[in-house]
Amino acid sequence: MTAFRTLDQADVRGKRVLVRVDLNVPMENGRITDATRIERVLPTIREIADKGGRVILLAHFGRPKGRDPKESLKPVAEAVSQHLGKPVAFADDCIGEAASQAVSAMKDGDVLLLENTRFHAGEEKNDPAFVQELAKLGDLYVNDAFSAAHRAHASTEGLARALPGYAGRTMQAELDALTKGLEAPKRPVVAIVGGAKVSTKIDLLENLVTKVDALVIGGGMANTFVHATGLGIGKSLAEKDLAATAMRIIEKARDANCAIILPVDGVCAYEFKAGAQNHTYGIDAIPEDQMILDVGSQSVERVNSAINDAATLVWNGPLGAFEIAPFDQGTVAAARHAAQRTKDGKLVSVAGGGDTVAALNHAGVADSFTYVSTAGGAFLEWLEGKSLPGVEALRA
Ligand SMILES: Nc1ncnc2c1ncn2[C@@H]1O[C@H](COP(=O)(O)OP(=O)(O)O)[C@@H](O)[C@H]1O
Ligand SMILES: O=C(OP(=O)(O)O)[C@H](O)COP(=O)(O)O
Repeated sequence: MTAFRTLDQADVRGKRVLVRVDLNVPMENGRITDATRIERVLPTIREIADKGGRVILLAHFGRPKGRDPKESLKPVAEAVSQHLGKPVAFADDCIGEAASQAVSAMKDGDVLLLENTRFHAGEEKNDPAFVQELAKLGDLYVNDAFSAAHRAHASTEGLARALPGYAGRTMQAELDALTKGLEAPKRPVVAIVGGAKVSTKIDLLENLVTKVDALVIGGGMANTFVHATGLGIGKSLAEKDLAATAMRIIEKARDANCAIILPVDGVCAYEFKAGAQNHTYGIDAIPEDQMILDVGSQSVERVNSAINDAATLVWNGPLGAFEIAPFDQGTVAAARHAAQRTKDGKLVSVAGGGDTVAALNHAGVADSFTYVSTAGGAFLEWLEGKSLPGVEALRA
């Protein structure tokens, strides 16, 4: 169990419960293209409503500068209602008359969504006066928005200090999975870190090498490491100015007894294009006029063998340019292998990050992982060893 207050400790019957959720869902032309975040908060909403609480949902949407109808949560209220299978009322503002009238009209078991908290500057400033305006609307506070917990905002942090605060079921599941993955994991622990750039993940790599038994580096960022070890990488994406940083991470890993697993071969092409003519070369024989777009089959074997040795796997970032076939093959093969080990009961597998989740969905295995986080930034900050303000405020 986590050291956080959860819904198990909250007496919600007849209470006005302010529930912070993450409804920052991807939208195209007014249509929600992925409802995962909505689905993930349903258990908390249902539990509070079924226990006779009045569910007042607080959420942000996008990054508006003041009130902007394009970033209204109104269409999201309709989607939440559809997924929930019961009406969800909507108030045009999250504080003031509109909000307090809508709350007053609620009965036990009702659900209400308040307009985008970021329409007020006080939200991102965590302004105490704005926190008080929100707090007036509720008796209890539940945070179910792990993916926004890296923000010290009024609705993610301030409210937990103004009202009795509890972790919702999704927050609880995220914290349990991440604790199992990194804080109290079954060893050996293997981390896979891929994606495009070392620069965005330096803190992550530096923290992981002190925590895990083996670190697989793949994707574009592996090129920087390969370059740092003195090998040619042709026209591959790399941050050559970070060669010294890469070497420091390799040394830190050595001091911490963490094995670093780098690609031994790469699938190369002349251009970054779906279906580009390609060939696999050994990592010490990458042609000068080509770029590495995926790990080769021998590298995949090594990754899979590291997965076989692991009791716990933490994964962030694809091993190649998975969006363009056939450069998705390395990521897909390793993802399927990890999923199978998980299904066989041999592996606890935790993954997160926007592109990582897309890659696991592409491989058809997201459901087979032990836990897939809905968080991008918050997941990374947790793995970097940083404390998340929204989580800290809930500690029992
Ligand atoms: N060898 C490569 N060359 C160029 N881009 C790559 C390579 N390998 C991976 N990428 C790119 O990295 C991106 C994902 O990285 P990142 O945003 O760090 O992942 P996440 O969102 O899961 O943290 C993808 O767009 C993918 O195409
Ligand atoms: O979508 C979010 O971030 P994520 O894409 O990093 O997971 C969260 O809702 C946080 O949003 P923000 O990065 O605008 O504070």
